[in-house]
Amino acid sequence: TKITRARITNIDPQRTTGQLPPMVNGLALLGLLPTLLKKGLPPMFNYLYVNYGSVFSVSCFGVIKVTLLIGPEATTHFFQGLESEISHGNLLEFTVPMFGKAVGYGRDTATRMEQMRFHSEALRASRLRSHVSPMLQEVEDFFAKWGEEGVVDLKLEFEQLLMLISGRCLLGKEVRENMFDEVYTLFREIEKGVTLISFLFPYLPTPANRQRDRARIRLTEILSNVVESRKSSGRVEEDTLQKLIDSKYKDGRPTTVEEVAGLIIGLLFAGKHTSSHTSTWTGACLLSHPAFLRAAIEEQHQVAKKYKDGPEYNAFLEMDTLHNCIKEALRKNPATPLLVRRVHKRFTVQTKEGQQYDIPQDYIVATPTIVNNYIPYIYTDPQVYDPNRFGPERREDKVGGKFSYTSFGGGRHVCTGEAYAYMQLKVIWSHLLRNFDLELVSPFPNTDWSKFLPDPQGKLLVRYTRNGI
Ligand code: HEM
Repeated sequence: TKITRARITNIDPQRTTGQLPPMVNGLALLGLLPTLLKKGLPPMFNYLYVNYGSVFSVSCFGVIKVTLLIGPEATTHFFQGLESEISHGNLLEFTVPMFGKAVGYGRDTATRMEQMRFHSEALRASRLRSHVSPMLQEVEDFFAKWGEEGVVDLKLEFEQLLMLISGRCLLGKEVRENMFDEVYTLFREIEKGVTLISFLFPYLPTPANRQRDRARIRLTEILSNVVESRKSSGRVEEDTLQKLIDSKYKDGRPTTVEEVAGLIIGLLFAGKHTSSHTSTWTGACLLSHPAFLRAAIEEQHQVAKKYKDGPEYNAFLEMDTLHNCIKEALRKNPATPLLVRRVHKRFTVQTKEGQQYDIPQDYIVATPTIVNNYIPYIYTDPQVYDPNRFGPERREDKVGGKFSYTSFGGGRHVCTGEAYAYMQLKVIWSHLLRNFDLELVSPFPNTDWSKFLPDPQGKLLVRYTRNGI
């Protein structure tokens, strides 16, 4: 069965084999350029996976050299190696001018790891309960503004709604009620600074980078004022900002105002594009697969019967069908198609076929979620949208080992916002399914691979009619 086919052999990552991964040279890559430009990353990576296996290096005439690791067998060390042996290194340097020098990759490793703990504690699943009611409130208010029927661009609607939810649940009511528009605009300006150029040269004084820097300084000022005002008045709120204010380093030192501002901007950034991307793909997939749409609506009927006063925290945890519909949309369309690390200590990787390779120190390694999530010995008919693959009988995300489903990463840097992300997506989609008949009127979207963070291309036009379960 699949379990035996995808078994992971434990090897000593430090043992040397004396063999480097096969190399795809610049000429071979040039031959793939037309495919890349016309169809994006997935067919190019697939071609390389089929022809070179699950571990290979690509070199663009010695300028860029990256080793690709594909599938759960090859990515064990990538995901769970010690931070001192494999980490993002300076690959996330572009986030320093976005979030500030007080946090993340602006700090030393030990401080950064403590700050990662602040993030994961602030977003712990057990803390989600307090977010459900504000999320519901935002969602209800937002859709109350829709008419009896009409056509909307769901992509745009979700982007606005998700920012409102973040405004309320992450940043807190001071921002949400009094300065949301300014904060939203500043955040958009920081986000616009995320381009291939800023990734490669984060400090180049391009107009986009200069605007990003100005916006970050102003946003930090606004958020710092909110933090200062809470501290001086002794006011305590239920939001994530408060959790970060209350966080303490191991030596008992509290977070500074600047650190809190940087940490919360980091969370906004980590959750924004990923969540709006996933909610839009969920819409495109659900509305073009009537059987799964019916199943998701039927589940809402069942939940509505049980929770007569309206859905609450537990109700959302019981929406397995909707959960799997979202998860499958994200399997097919991962929000981060490529995850990257830098190797600080040589390690050995073993492919599923038992071939072993050395990955030397200073190598850049990457794993393409966009290939991992389609591996045919893990996912039956991987091109098909089939949320049932995650049901109790099949559990395709588990049979290949813990790194089979990589849309939220895995191991040491697994997404800390996963539970929060599912909760807000289920709150939104459950409301839509309970209150509207929806029909996709634009074609099923392609992925826009021209963007640094790929998106569903164009608008997602949906006709809605108010209905009400
Ligand atoms: C569907 C939505 C989301 C997806 C698909 C997603 C995906 C990911 C992935 C793939 C990573 C790992 C990156 C790597 O290994 O290099 C990650 C990390 C992270 N995510 Fe998410 N994310 C989502 C939503 C969120 C939300 C809503 C938040 C916060 C509110 C969040 C916060 C984070 C943080 C803080 C990290 C860094 C973890 C670390 O480095 O230790 N994410 N996310």
